[in-house]
Amino acid sequence: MTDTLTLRTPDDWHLHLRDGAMLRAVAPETARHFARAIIMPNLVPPVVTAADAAAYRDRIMAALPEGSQFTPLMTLYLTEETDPEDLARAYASGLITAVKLYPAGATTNSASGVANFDKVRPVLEKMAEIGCPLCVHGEVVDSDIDIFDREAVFIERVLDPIRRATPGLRVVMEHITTMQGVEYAAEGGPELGATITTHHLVINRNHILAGGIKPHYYCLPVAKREEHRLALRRAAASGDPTFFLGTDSAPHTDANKLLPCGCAGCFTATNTMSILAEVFEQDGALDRLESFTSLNGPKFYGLPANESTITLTKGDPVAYPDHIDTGDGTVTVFDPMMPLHWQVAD
Ligand SMILES: NC(=O)N[C@@H](CC(=O)O)C(=O)O
Ligand SMILES: [Zn+2]
Ligand SMILES: [Zn+2]
Repeated sequence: MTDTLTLRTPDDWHLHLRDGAMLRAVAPETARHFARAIIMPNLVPPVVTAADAAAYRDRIMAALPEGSQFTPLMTLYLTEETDPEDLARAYASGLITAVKLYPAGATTNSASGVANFDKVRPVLEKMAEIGCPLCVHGEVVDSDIDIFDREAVFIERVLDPIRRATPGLRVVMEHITTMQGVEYAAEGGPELGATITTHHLVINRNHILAGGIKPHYYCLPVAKREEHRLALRRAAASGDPTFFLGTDSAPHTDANKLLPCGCAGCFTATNTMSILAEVFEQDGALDRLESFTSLNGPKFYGLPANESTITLTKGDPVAYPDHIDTGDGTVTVFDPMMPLHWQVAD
């Protein structure tokens, strides 16, 4: 007996496509199963202006396979110099869907991010006025705060004060990794959403550090204790519209991952839907997979859910590549350390 599961085509509300040869290699991996994705702007140099976003969107469209229906939803990288009027025009024209806040130094290519939050006050006020969502990498960067506490401390010291000072600002807590993140998001009302990645549903910090260091499981925010992973699993499977999929699929070449100071990021675009179906089935929540991957995100962003569908079928363990080749070098595909039985039918 084959089990089948038909869902509205999923969207990815947090995705890194990079640029150049890497973009050309990874864009088809997402476009195969996803209709839309929020495209992260942390290129070098970052996507700061409307003109940058328009040019990047063109490069993404050119990298898609012939006939692809995939739509990139563009974002701007918030800096202390961001011009509120440029942003407002880009949002009104439909060129951008959101703006991304990186605390300076928090993660990959975040050097141009925000150090002094007072400097972006006028931009945040403009965003609240026009309804443009702010996607937030929620970690403090203080060297005296333990890396495993940086998300919880950010919520208290930065996120909550920003939200209180900016009524009406719509915020997405990106890639939450803690029970504090789950709780804060769940209580935040309709103006607050949260993305959860595929890999944070699978790994805890032991997978990175026990029995030898595993660079391919290192990402930011870093995976936390098991109790936090379980809180994320419950949130993802709850059907609560606050929570939706943002894979944070973040390709780095193996050469850049396997270094004394290796890059942060897990590449999950290739096998995300198989992993999620396995995880939701384990949690007895297959009937809520569609909410997480295909309904809650569009609802938060005020976009229609996709009309098209995908069908997953269950059978013998699925074969998927352990890496993809790019013009820049190989990229390892996230290994969920368990057989996957669901695959997206062609
Ligand atoms: N998640 C990661 O570990 N890395 C992301 C950056 C980010 O999303 O913070 C990247 O761009 O590589
Ligand atoms: Zn991030
Ligand atoms: Zn990311």
